Amino acid sequence: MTADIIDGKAFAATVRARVAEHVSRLASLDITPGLAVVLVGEDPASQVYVRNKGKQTVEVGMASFEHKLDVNTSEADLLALIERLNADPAVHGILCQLPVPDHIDADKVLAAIDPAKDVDGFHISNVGLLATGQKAMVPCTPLGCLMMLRERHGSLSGMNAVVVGRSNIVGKPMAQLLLRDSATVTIAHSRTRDIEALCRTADILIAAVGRPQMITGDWIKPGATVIDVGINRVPNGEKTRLVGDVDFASAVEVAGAITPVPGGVGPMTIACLLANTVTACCRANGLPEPEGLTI
Ligand SMILES: NC(=O)C1=CN([C@@H]2O[C@H](COP(=O)(O)OP(=O)(O)OC[C@H]3O[C@@H](n4cnc5c(N)ncnc54)[C@H](OP(=O)(O)O)[C@@H]3O)[C@@H](O)[C@H]2O)C=CC1
Ligand SMILES: Nc1nc(=O)c2c([nH]1)NC[C@@H]1CN(c3ccc(C(=O)N[C@@H](CCC(=O)O)C(=O)O)cc3)C=[N+]21
Repeated sequence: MTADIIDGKAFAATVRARVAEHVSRLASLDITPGLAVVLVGEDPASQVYVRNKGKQTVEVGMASFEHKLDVNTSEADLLALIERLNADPAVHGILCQLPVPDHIDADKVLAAIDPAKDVDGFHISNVGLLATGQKAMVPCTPLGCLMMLRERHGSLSGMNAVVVGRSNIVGKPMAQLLLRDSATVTIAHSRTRDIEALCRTADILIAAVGRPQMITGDWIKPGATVIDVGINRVPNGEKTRLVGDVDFASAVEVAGAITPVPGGVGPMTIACLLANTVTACCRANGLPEPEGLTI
């Protein structure tokens, strides 16, 4: 039996349609949600994401502000830009694309973003709010993963979830969200012993490692739901292609459901970024929380 393919691209289109509905409702109040994306340097992969974000932001009727800074931009200049964006009433969401060049302290940059405009959910106050079960800005990638899991399973209560990867931007917040939905959560990383056997205990397996096709079918419990967060560009003849952290061909034979790469978590991440921007805009204007966009 082969796994059901979870179509993140199609799901993301439904999230964007909900976002567009809220945006048009806000337009009748003369409010336009605005998203500012800051990119320092010229990492080609980041440029693709930033372009996609800008395009989709405009498509749902929001304002997009792109700030592309030279790779040699000083930390002080970047912090000054963030201060300006914090103070700008047309900007409801701010995202600084990571990684930033080595001479800039990423933690300092994230701490400078107004938590109310922190649509990435990376500011320590949002991290703390999420960890204590309070209303927060929720990181886009884990939020997108959770939406797909809820759609598939309804309740996650009591399920065994294994998250492979413990980064601040994916692994840790993913674990928080699963715990909040009453899954039994284990976080695995590069020091985990017998990681394959651990993965085989998972009803829900999240791969957020950054190692192309590391997780093969024999790591997966038959019928499990596999969410592949990895985005890895690998050589493919003369060109390159995108693969996940899961070896799709062997995994699809064992899993019950699986997200593909591309077309899985990636599009959901951008849709959730737009959703978070609408949420931030409603909060900034003292309006009720938009329905169906947040958790
Ligand atoms: N689809 C999307 O929207 C997004 C995709 N990504 C992709 O997700 C992947 C992970 O990203 P990110 O979390 O930022 O990556 P990081 O490099 O920050 O973290 C990787 C994690 O994987 C762990 N790890 C590395 N090697 C192994 C191994 N052999 N066995 C077990 N664990 C291992 C590391 O462990 P340790 O801590 O011990 O070093 C670390 O916790 C990347 O491919 C990235 O491109 C990221 C963000 C968004
Ligand atoms: N502050 C910050 N926030 C982020 O959310 C953030 C970041 N920095 N740095 C980089 C990672 C990576 N990331 C992706 C977003 C969309 C796709 C995406 O749309 N992927 C498409 C394919 C895109 C392609 O073809 O290259 C897909 O999987 O189908 C991928 C990866 C967000 N990140």
